[in-house]
Amino acid sequence: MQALAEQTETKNVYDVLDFNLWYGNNQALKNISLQLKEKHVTAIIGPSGCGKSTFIKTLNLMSRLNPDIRMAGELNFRGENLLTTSMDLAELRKAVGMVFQKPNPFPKSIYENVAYGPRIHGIRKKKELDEIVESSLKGAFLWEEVKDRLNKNALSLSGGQQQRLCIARALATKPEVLLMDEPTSALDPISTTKVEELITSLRDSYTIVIVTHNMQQAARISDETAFFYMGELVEIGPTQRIFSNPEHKRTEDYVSGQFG
Ligand SMILES: Nc1ncnc2c1ncn2[C@@H]1O[C@H](COP(=O)(O)OP(=O)(O)OP(=O)(O)O)[C@@H](O)[C@H]1O
Repeated sequence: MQALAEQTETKNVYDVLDFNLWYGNNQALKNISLQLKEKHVTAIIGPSGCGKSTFIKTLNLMSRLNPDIRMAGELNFRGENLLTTSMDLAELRKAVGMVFQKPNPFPKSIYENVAYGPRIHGIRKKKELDEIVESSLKGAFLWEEVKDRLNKNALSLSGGQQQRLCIARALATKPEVLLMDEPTSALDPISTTKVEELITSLRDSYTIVIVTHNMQQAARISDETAFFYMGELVEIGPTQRIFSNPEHKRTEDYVSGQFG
């Protein structure tokens, strides 16, 4: 009953249908069909080169930056196919924030890193910007560590703090979706734990998609897991089931560490 109630109540933010992507002649994604549920954390797992990064980058059309890429199928976001829509890219990027593997703060102050996005979207009043900076840094569990040095260069922060700053920067435009491409792979274990706790705290307010090579991480923080293999989606489902009772042998071999 509970599962049924969840199915009827949960909205899909993305509905991907028969999606294909080529880099020149090399097809990197093949007939991908899946839904990404609102306010769920979905982990994308699979061996190196299976198309995880390519997939996550298509969700905010970052892939459009590469002229060799061709895409076909449907990539519906809030019911609109991003491959044919006239939706403004800036609007899409505001709604769908992204955090990368390596922390990439701008070489500006901590404050300016977070205020950057809201400024671009027209917010000018200092008081309003101050509030956004504070709430975003609090949301990223960084406020207490930086509140007395907001004017210091962001590059003076540790790697883990820089990554949480990048998450604060993404939160500042009030996105609906957060895409994270291996956000902890460059971090030490303590910083990794902090970012994982942060993701867990954000799951009630945001739809999160995370690419990870770390099986324990996927099991700890995600609600749903999608297993990709050689450009294909092998299966997607509740994380607990994917790890304990997958439908496909290949998934079982991968999650149990037998290849990858
Ligand atoms: N910019 C690019 N130009 C051409 N081919 C690319 C490009 N980026 C990725 N590919 C190819 O697309 C396929 C999928 O790569 P992708 O980086 O998406 O895989 P991945 O699962 O994220 O790998 P990893 O875990 O190693 O990061 C690979 O065959 C790769 O060589």
